[in-house]
Amino acid sequence: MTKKVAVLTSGGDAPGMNACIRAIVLACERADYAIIGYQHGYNGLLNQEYCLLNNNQVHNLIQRGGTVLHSARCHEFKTDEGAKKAAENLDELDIDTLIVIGGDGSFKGADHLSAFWSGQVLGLPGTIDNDIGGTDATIGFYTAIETAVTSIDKVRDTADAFERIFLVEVMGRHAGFLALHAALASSADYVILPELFEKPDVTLECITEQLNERRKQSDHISYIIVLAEKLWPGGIDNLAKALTEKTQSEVRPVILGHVQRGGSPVSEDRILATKLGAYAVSLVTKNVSGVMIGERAGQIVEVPLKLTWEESKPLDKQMVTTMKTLMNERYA
Ligand SMILES: Nc1ncnc2c1ncn2[C@@H]1O[C@H](COP(=O)(O)OP(=O)(O)O)[C@@H](O)[C@H]1O
Ligand SMILES: O=P(O)(O)OC[C@H]1O[C@](O)(COP(=O)(O)O)[C@@H](O)[C@@H]1O
Repeated sequence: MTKKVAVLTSGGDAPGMNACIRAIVLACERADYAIIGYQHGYNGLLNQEYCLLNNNQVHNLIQRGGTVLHSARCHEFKTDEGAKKAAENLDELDIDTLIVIGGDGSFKGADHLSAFWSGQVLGLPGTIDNDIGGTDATIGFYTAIETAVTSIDKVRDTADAFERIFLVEVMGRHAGFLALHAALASSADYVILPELFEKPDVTLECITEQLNERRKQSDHISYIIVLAEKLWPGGIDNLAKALTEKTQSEVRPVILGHVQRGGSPVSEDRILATKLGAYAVSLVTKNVSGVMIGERAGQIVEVPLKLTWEESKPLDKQMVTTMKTLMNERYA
């Protein structure tokens, strides 16, 4: 065997991480590289907790949610001592390439490790938030949209039955990709996004005006508002209370939460994960390190890790315009 590759999954798990591990393992076997998997994110790297991987272990894996390597957050790895220890452990096992599947935090960790380790470090974007610069989508994003949309469809059934206002909180950390996509695809009535949020009073006023216009057309309406997490001061319950007072209507809050992280990956995520995983392995003999492999406009790209968190990633302009026309500013 000419090379030895290690892979780990870190940070928030995302549907498609297993598909990515599978592609990496098969591509390594094809190239006659040894492949190991570190478990529990960077904790495994610090504790030499790993397993040898081969095609038997990744059989029937592509459709499974979560990550067979497990994931974690690891504070010790953020320190110089932690990164040095990880570098020593990688050298002890003669690892040539470390592939990190994770979000921007995990990439900061991978970049930090590069300062102490001379081996090849590659990142693959795995997060439901899609908040990583340099790639149009991240592994897990499409499945999370699907999960949120399916849930909002169900919320609408009961909202219609009772003619109620519902607030549905979706994940995304500090980015509104998941909220915007889920809101558009589920034909929600209003969406509150971090990228466009100004003041609670302004938003409340705007929602009330929209509701009043709708009620002029019909007394019998339901109304679905998608709220991006970590945005409303005091949280979704505060918004529900404020809306109840302002509109004299029944308002019910629903937090979709970690449900959005689970489930079998949709085809888009499986394909993205498989393409990026196999491509990463094709770089093992190349003189390239400290990059994330992403996809832009259908093309695979290699992006310096730093850009993945330094480069701002805006919401799609046309989607925002469409959302305003059909939802937030429908009666403006
Ligand atoms: N600035 C940093 N320096 C070194 N390691 C980091 C840094 N930020 C995050 N990490 C490592 O990456 C892990 C995952 O990061 P986190 O932000 O929780 O998730 P994600 O990768 O999904 O964004 C952290 O627990 C830590 O071990
Ligand atoms: O699982 P935890 O620690 O509660 O974290 C929740 C956060 O993780 C996510 O699900 C995924 O975020 P990351 O991929 O950046 O870790 C966010 O949407 C959410 O804010």
